[in-house]
Amino acid sequence: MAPPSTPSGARTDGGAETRDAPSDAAGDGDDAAGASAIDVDGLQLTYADGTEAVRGVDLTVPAGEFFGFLGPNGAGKTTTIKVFATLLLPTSGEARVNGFDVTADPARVRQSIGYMAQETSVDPELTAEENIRFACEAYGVPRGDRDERIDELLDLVDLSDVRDKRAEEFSGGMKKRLDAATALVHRPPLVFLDEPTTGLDPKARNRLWDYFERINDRGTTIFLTTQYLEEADQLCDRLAVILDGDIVSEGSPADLKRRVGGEILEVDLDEDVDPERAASLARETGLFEAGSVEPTEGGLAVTSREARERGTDLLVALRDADVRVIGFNVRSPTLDDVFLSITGENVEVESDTELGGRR
Ligand SMILES: Nc1ncnc2c1ncn2[C@@H]1O[C@H](COP(=O)(O)OP(=O)(O)OP(=O)(O)O)[C@@H](O)[C@H]1O
Repeated sequence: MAPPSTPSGARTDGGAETRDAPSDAAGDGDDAAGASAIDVDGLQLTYADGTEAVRGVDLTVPAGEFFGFLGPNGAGKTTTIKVFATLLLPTSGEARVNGFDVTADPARVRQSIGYMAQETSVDPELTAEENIRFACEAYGVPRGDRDERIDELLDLVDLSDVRDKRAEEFSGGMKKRLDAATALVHRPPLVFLDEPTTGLDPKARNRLWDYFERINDRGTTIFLTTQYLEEADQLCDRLAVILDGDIVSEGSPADLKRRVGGEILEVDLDEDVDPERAASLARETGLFEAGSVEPTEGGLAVTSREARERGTDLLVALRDADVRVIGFNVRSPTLDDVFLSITGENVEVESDTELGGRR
């Protein structure tokens, strides 16, 4: 029934693509100077089975930006990144990466980017050090710089102690960390990171974020997808949210949070109280006409510009209706609230492989 799942004319989509990239990531000297790091116009990608994964994305990411690309599972993030990394050909539209057209000039796009895919592409038969050395060779890192670069990257990703161990002995998180190191060996001016820290424990994750911040401070553009919204909030200058292949919201984290429309009043209810009934009562008070009142697990969430000043009135109204409140809190919106208000769902976070639990 289903035809092959790659788009017609697609390049292979195998995972070790950047290893083929020629050398001299940043220093080509012949690129479109001053161009945006990413410039996209009407990008569409329909897979051969008819799935419209990307439906007309317009996007500009200035050089030097730390950009976050968010969206629920299946929204089109990885497909978009793969077009930027020249692993998939767009069905229509244009995308320029570091000034080079992804369709007309894929080799030069590849020279100018680093790409850390969701699936790790480390070679299990090689040691940690050999994996990085291999990447140095593939990317043409000057011979004299390699030892220092390898030491720096092993230290960065906390693998110095196991540099001589084969990657097949590593945990999933250790492989991720090694993969991050190999994507950065050639110090590319633009790095695509597709969920680079999923599965890492908080310490390893923070270490990587520190490094990403450091390379961004040095001028490297970062295009990141992540499940950890508080990290997107902390790191990204600007974000776009993609939903069903369309960008539905774009702006700085503060802009997006402002668009949620006020503060959030969270009310915890006694377990005997039905949150749906309490939400109906809260709506009937008419206190938050410009906002929203939603039942949550065990309580209510009111999003409103009047959440703070009218919160007490709501608590009194609930008490008068014999609805037992056991706690409440008014807070500013987070990116989780942004995500929820845009997509109608909470972001799903996979278990940490190294911790065996959620963060
Ligand atoms: N090779 C393929 N053939 C057909 N459909 C595909 C293929 N790869 C992805 N899709 C579909 O395209 C849509 C976008 O998928 P994509 O992987 O780009 O989403 P995503 O936002 O990166 O999701 P996730 O966060 O789960 O990685 C989904 O409906 C997905 O099922």
